[in-house]
Amino acid sequence: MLRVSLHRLSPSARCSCSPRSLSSRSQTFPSAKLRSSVSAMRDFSTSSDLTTKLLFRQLFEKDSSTYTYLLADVGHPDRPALLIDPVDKTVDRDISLVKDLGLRLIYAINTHVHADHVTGTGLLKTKVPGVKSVISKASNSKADMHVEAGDKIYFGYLFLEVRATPGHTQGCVTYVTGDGTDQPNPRMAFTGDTLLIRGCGRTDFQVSFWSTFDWFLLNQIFTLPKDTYIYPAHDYKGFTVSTVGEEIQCNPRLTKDKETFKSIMENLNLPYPKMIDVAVPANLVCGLQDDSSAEPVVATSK
Ligand SMILES: N[C@@H](CCC(=O)N[C@@H](CSS)C(=O)NCC(=O)O)C(=O)O
Repeated sequence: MLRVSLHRLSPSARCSCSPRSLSSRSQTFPSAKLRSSVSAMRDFSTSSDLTTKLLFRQLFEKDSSTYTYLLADVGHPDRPALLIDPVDKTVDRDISLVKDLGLRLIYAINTHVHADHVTGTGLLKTKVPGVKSVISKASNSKADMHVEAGDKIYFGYLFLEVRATPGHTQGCVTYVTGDGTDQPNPRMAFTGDTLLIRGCGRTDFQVSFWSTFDWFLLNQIFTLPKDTYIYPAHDYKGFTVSTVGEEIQCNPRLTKDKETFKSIMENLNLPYPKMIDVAVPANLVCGLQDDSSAEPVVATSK
């Protein structure tokens, strides 16, 4: 069973910036020990003189037009790193980059159960000892750790906050870099397929388009600071990055009223992803259909 460290802030140390976000201020750092834990609605204290040192790489897999993101805390002595949405075909490239940069990969994280490619999560686990797979509890998939809205995934002194953003699939989440003086500024949102640059994920798989348009996207992503960077899981037009402010203003689907949005989504006429029949069953088990070694473990964080 995964052990989860609990560090609760006093009520006075909390901020009200968003329903699920807590500030990370005051007191002292617990230790230089790696804090590779997932915690919900709680926070670690920070020291004021800490310099944020995020190493960030955007990587591309051309067959499925998928972005994989490498994030590492190079200000931490262990140089802990994580990969968001790795693809099986590019796992060796990613491992090689992690080695070149002298990082220690601790998490392979998915934003959701992908339908167009097989995740590299399982392969990473077999090739890099100690890597833990992470996905949302709502995805009903096998993984070492299951996260929910409000959870924080720490890598060194930095963390990602989990926001539930169903719409493309029921288990879609967005990972947002932490809110605090010691965290990257501007913030960065890894939106998976929920919010694409000048678009959004199709909603004809599992759930209604309302969840994309209505509560989850508009409240969980568009309420972030306008300078928050948007990093999607795919791009089909050559874009690499956007911002919350840019998408609020220019997204051709999400700037419309609900009825227009509904009509747009119902008339996308996209063919089913070529790999869907292979990808979904594989991704429900971390990408390795014959892997019986990793027991699913739920983070007991609440
Ligand atoms: N042609 C690709 C799949 C293209 C596609 O359907 N993309 C999805 C995200 S991956 S399931 C999507 O939501 N697209 C939205 C859009 O507006 O393009 C393939 O065959 O794999």
